[in-house]
Amino acid sequence: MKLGIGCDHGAYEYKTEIVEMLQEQGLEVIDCGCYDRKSVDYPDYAEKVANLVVAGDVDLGIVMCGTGIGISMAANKIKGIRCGLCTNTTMARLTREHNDANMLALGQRTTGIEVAKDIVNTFVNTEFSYGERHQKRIKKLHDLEEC
Ligand SMILES: O=C(CO)[C@H](O)[C@H](O)COP(=O)(O)O
Repeated sequence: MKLGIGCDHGAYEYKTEIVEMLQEQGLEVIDCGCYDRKSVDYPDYAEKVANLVVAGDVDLGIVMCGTGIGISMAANKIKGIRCGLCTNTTMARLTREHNDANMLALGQRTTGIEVAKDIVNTFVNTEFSYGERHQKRIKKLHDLEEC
């Protein structure tokens, strides 16, 4: 499994810890930055990770900011992206099972580090539940991109 990961300055510490955790598990990670606490703009990092996902260069993307809200909004502007903002492991499981989310968003200022790590592990290790009702709804999500 290959992952793309990115954050703004509001989640630099979590990205560092989560990249380390994923690499320790033997997963390949493309780190799109940011690389320090200097103030940056979250849409830039959402775009970098989303582009990797859309191009098929990674299997899944993970993005983080202070709340996870802005960076998830930005990621979901990119055609083909389904980014789920998660604050617990149930959301992480269900956004893969039901929404076939291809990106996860987290907030460093709103979610504890141990919960954040559990969310990442759940997201990465859960498959989409192929089923007619979910597939039909995901197709409708895609159709909305043309509106
Ligand atoms: O959470 C965020 C977006 O949803 C950002 O990380 C947050 O807005 C950054 O704030 P500041 O520039 O005051 O550090």
